[in-house]
Amino acid sequence: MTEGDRHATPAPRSTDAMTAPRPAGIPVTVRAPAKVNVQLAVGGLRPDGFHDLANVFLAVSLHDTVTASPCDTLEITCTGPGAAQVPLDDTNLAVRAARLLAARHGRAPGVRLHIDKDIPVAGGMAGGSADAAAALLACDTLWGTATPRAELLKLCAELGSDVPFALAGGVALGRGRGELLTALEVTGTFHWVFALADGGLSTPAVYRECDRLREAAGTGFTADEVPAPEPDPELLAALREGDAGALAGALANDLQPAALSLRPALAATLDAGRAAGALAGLVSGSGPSCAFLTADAASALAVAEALEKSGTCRAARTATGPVPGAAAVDGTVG
Ligand SMILES: C[C@](O)(CO)[C@H](O)COP(=O)(O)OP(=O)(O)OC[C@H]1O[C@@H](n2ccc(N)nc2=O)[C@H](O)[C@@H]1O
Ligand SMILES: Nc1ncnc2c1ncn2[C@@H]1O[C@H](COP(=O)(O)OP(=O)(O)OP(=O)(O)O)[C@@H](O)[C@H]1O
Repeated sequence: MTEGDRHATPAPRSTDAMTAPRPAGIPVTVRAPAKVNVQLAVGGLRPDGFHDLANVFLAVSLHDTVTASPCDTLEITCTGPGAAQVPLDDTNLAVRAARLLAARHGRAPGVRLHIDKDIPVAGGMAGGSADAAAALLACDTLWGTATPRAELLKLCAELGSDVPFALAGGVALGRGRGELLTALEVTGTFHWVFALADGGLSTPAVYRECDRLREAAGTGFTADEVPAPEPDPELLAALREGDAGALAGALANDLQPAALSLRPALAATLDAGRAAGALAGLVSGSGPSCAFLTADAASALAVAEALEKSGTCRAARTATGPVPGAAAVDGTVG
């Protein structure tokens, strides 16, 4: 099949439903999930400025949606809580995704993108990455460019370390800088509460603080000599068996000391969630959102209510996971 043929008659991707070709020019809405890192093992600082990771991602039911509509130029708008913190210029990850996909197909990036934002901005829950994955999928469908799934995942990795997982969803181990994914076996659904903080934390600043703390602790390792990070077999077994108690015991985030160092008030948030009956709590990724694993839906509601009353966070949200990755709301793309 030639490249021209592929564009004329999009080949179904491996995860696609077998649906009729989509009429061109109709707006496409894709939603993509937030993530929590149930294990984030951070290795040494690499020469390219990234850290090697063993990053166990779990997608949760907080979503952003991105709608791509026909337009001659590239336009972006954003609504929802936190929209004021989202840049509406070429640095927006959804805009970068549209430009990258257009360049890959040698076409103009004409699209009107609208983000309906529900994932906290700079909260350690990969909201910008969700928008990038959603925009890629929405533009690919709107433009009829029929990019194979493996190529979409490569484009995601160019956009950011967390972006491939926003496309993949579920539960996955991210190696390398987090972009090299292997899907993990998981049973059932886990119940989470997220304590949202006022203001964000900068991801590079948190990684820098992690290096600084390690060097200051005199571990005998400089930032570029840390042992290779590995997934915890007990955590993988807990996911496989759907055992929330065992997962609670294995939750781990090497960035947590750095996030706490930059935002000491998060210690009170973690204490409040644990005191309210959560099985365990940890900083989500680079923070400052804190994630609490609970025994069931009723317990999640009780923990969320107690966290809101505690005054140690801006708001608390319940969520479940794992959930699927980026997908069209009307079911036209996988
Ligand atoms: C903290 C996590 O959210 C955990 O999933 C991710 O590691 C961050 O992923 P992300 O936000 O997609 O980050 P990127 O946009 O790829 O990188 C932003 C910056 O974070 C730092 N960074 C990121 C990923 C990584 N494995 N090592 C790093 O040191 C680098 O300073 C990098 O310049
Ligand atoms: N579409 C977008 N949504 C939110 N932030 C964006 C977007 N595009 C660019 N940004 C910029 O990226 C920064 C980080 O945003 P994001 O919400 O992805 O952080 P995060 O959830 O902490 O990321 P991660 O967990 O992947 O490290 C923001 O402060 C903002 O300046």
